[in-house]
Amino acid sequence: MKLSVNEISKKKVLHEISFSIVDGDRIALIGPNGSGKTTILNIIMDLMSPSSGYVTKENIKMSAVFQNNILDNDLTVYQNIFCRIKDPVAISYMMEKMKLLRIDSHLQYSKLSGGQKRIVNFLRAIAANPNCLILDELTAGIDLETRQIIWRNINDYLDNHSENCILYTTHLLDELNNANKIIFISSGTIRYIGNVENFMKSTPKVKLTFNNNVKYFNTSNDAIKFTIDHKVSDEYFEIKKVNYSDLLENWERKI
Ligand SMILES: Nc1ncnc2c1ncn2[C@@H]1O[C@H](COP(=O)(O)OP(=O)(O)OP(=O)(O)O)[C@@H](O)[C@H]1O
Repeated sequence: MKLSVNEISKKKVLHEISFSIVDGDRIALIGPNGSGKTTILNIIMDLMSPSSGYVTKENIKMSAVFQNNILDNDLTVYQNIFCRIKDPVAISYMMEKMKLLRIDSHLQYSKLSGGQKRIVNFLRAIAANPNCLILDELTAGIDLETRQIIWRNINDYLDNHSENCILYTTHLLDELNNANKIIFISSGTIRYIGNVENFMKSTPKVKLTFNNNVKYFNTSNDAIKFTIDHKVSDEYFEIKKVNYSDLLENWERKI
């Protein structure tokens, strides 16, 4: 299975984006709001055409979960999911999953909570038995416990077959740990593509804010030393662990 994105551009949004996805890939596509992540996913899923460049697909069966809800509010969970599956073994597997996830399959989809809807959207995507899952901020606004349940299920899906792969967007730093590759885009251009270890290695861990200045360091000790060396220790300053926005801000500064 292989998907290749070849120098795709979209006027004012994307500039010659190229990358490929192969068996077993777990790719986190990250970047600030409006950087073009959803546009890339839309082009991959043929929901949008690029203004130039092209996407090639070999032996790939994709399913996507986008931020907007495409399921039918008037149908039950069962009806929404099982319109896609006919195989009785797959149906009982899905029923078992829903029981484990404490989702009442007879409930009308509109009556589910936001988190439950995300779980059902995800289950519906895997019900089609894809070998590549495209997930656009699947866990946005979801509580920690539900996120962990969703990720357990994504990992089950990946472990189920060595070919299975995911391409996902997220704004959560801890979700980068689920990736084996990171693609970082900003203003529609790829700024980093490579393994997670290298990305994290060149990512500072600590942010020092003082007098409207910001500096990043690898350790709190380095930050404290800086405040002493530069005599900012008497002034107001704050040292905290970097979060996802800090990480993006730091990468943007390097560019
Ligand atoms: N239907 C549309 N018509 C015109 N411009 C659009 C449309 N959808 C998105 N854009 C623009 O394309 C750019 C990229 O949007 P996109 O949704 O791909 O970003 P994103 O990285 O997914 O952002 P987020 O993290 O906020 O979801 C933005 O500047 C946005 O305003």
